[in-house]
Formats: sequence, structure tokens, C-alpha cells
Amino acid sequence: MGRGDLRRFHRDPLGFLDGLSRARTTDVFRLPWGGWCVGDSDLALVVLRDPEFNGGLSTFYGDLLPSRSAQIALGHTIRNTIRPRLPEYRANLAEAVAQLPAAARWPETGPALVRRSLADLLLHPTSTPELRLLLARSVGAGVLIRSPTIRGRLRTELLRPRLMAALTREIARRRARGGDAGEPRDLLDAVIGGCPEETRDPVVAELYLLLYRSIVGNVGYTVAWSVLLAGLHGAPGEPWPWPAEWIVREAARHRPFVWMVGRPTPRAVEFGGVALPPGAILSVSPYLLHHDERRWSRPDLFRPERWALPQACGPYLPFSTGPFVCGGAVVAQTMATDAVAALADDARLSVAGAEARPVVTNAAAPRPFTLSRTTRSATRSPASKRR
Ligand code: HEM
Repeated sequence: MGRGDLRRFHRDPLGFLDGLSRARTTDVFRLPWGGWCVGDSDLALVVLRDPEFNGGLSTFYGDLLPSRSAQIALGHTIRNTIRPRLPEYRANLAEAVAQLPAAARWPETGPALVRRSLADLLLHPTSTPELRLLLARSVGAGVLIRSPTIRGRLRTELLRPRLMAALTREIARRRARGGDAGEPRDLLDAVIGGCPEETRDPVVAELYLLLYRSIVGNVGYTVAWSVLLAGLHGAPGEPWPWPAEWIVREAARHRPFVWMVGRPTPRAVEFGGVALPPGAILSVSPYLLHHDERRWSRPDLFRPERWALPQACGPYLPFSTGPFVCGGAVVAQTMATDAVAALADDARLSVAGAEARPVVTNAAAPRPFTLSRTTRSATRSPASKRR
């Protein structure tokens, strides 16, 4: 990518992608950082749904697992481990939200809140203190989302090997002890039990971190987008006028955290007016689909009330679609909605320093902002509280 493009991309990544898509002369256009992007919404859905582009192993797991059936089995195990623990997550959220400072620094507070509310399920308290500490430090250290700065990436390079080594030791320890056949106590037990027995300890560690990132990072940053956008568009000093579920849905439409998903072409194909060699990466951008003016009314506006009529909405894929759709979509939607509801409960929220332009590395995260939260019970006078 040339310097000019790089500058424009950093300044406004989504505007840059919009510009490329508008200027395209074919339905598929070249991305300056490599690969191709599908600009036409119908063709984009074909790429995600057609068996031609979705055979073999999913790009999410890469080659960490030996077969598609092993990938699917692990996804099911993880979802079934988290789902029954959601009431516990909800109860912990209320406590974690109550302990936030009156003015908290976001977006990191999003993942921190999710991590804290799910702490014992992510890693059982009997795990080594070193590993617990390293995982806690992973929030905001480039493990959940790639840092945009060299300094940030250096910090990640220092933390990540230590985290992987501690995880691998914990996995070896648990495997040597032998699992009891009961329910997994935490996500790590679920990953150990949910992948084929011959999977090596360091690979189990990679799989754990991949799923940990999906849960803490993807859900946490989705919560951050939700409060940022609701804060920017709600009336200042007033409670938000929308149900938490609509806010989360609309935030994931307007600013999908996973802004691109890619599929390699299985052979030389002519697609969208372009001749592609085998192995070329065809990317689909949920952002572009969510802003297709032919399929959405005023997609440029953040309008949670559009979700009162979901049947009138256009193609919506924050969790992708087709055979490789997110295995935790329903759980993730519930977790994000619960977190936004807990933050908005009995509170007035206002954002400062917020803007809707993201920072894009491997995903689209909000830029730093502050969220101030005042509970209405705290602002009532002692006399009115007694009444
Ligand atoms: C808001 C939060 C989340 C978002 C936005 C999200 C989004 C996605 C996306 C876009 C994909 C890739 C699909 C593709 O390549 O087409 C994916 C895959 C996946 N996600 Fe999520 N995810 C979230 C949370 C979760 C959670 C909480 C879990 C676990 C409970 C989870 C488990 C998975 C799994 C297992 C896959 C791989 C599916 C497969 O290849 O079989 N995700 N996710």
C-alpha cells in the first residue's frame, strides 16, 4: 500500500473502504494491502454460503484441528459449557459494573468487564496464580486485538510467549492429573476435553487463546461500540431511549467489530468480473453489506429503532453466515446485551472524547473514550431515598 493510501486508511479506515467500493468498476475489487473484496452484496453472500468457497477447514481455526468435524465438535463443546453459566455471568456483571469508576476509560473497559464477570469460567481459581495474572494482563495488551502501534506490538511480543508457556504448562498439568468425566469446570477443561486426544499441549493452548479472544475480545469490544454509539446519539443526561438488545444489534450493524472475513478461492475462478488464481483471498466486509443503500434505509445513521422491524432490515452478518458462521453467535449476543443492560440500569451515561471512526488492525475497535456513569439512586437526595 502506498504512503498516501496508508495515511488515508489510518485516518478513516471505513471511509477508505467505502471510497474503494464506490470507485470500483467490477463487483470484485482489489484491496491495496492484498487480496480482493466483494463489493456486491448478493455476490458477497454467495462467497460465504456457496460450498465452492466453504469446503475443508474453516479459516477461524486454520489448521489447528485435523478435520472439519473436530472443529464443529469443539465449537459445540464451548457453547454448551458457556450457556448454562450465563445466569452467573449476569449476576457478576451487576457487581462488576457497580465497581467501575464514575468515569472509566474505554474501550478496554468492555473486555475487562466481560473477563471479570466470567473470570472463574474462563479459568478456574485453582489454576496457577501466574497464569491467572498473565490472562488478566492480556486485556489491553494486544492479545485480544492487534495493537496499531509498534510500542504496543512490542509489549504483546513480551507477554504472549510467557502466556503461552504458562498455558501449556497448565494444560500438561491437567492432562497428567487425568480429567474426571464430569462437567468441565472452565473453558480450559472444555478445550482440553473438546479437541482430539492427540492434540499437542501447545496447540490446545492456541485453541484456548483463540476462543478466549472470541469471548472476551469480540464480546467486550461489541459492548464498547454499543455504549459509544448509544452515548453519541442519545440525548445528553437522559437515559437511553432504546432497549439494550436494539442498541447492541444496531452497533454491530453500524460498526461490526469483525469488519472483514476471507475465503481462499479453491481453484482458478472468474468471479464478479475478475479472473482469480487458486488460493486468492476473497474478502467479504460485513461493514459494506451493512451500509448497502439498496438494502438498508439510511444505513449511515445509527438508528436502534430500526430493529423494531427486523424483517425490514438488509443483510446482517456481524457473525458471518454460511457453513462457517460464528459458533457462539446467540451466546455472544446475549452476553453483550446483558452487559449493556447492566451498564444502563438505573444510570445516566455520557461519553466524552468519543467518535465513530474505528482503529482497524485485524478487527475494527473504537478509539479511546471516556464513559461517565451516574446511578440515579446515587443522585437522589438522602431525603428522597428515605421516602
Ligand atoms: C460479539 C462477539 C462475537 C463476534 C462478533 C463473532 C464473530 C465471528 C465471526 C465473524 C466468525 C468467523 C466466521 C467466518 O470466517 O465466516 C466467528 C467464528 C467463530 N466464533 Fe465467533 N464471534 C463472537 C463471539 C463468539 C463467542 C462468544 C464464541 C464462543 C462461545 C464464538 C465462537 C466462534 C467459533 C467456534 C467460530 C468458528 C466457527 C467455525 O469455523 O466452525 N464466537 N465468530
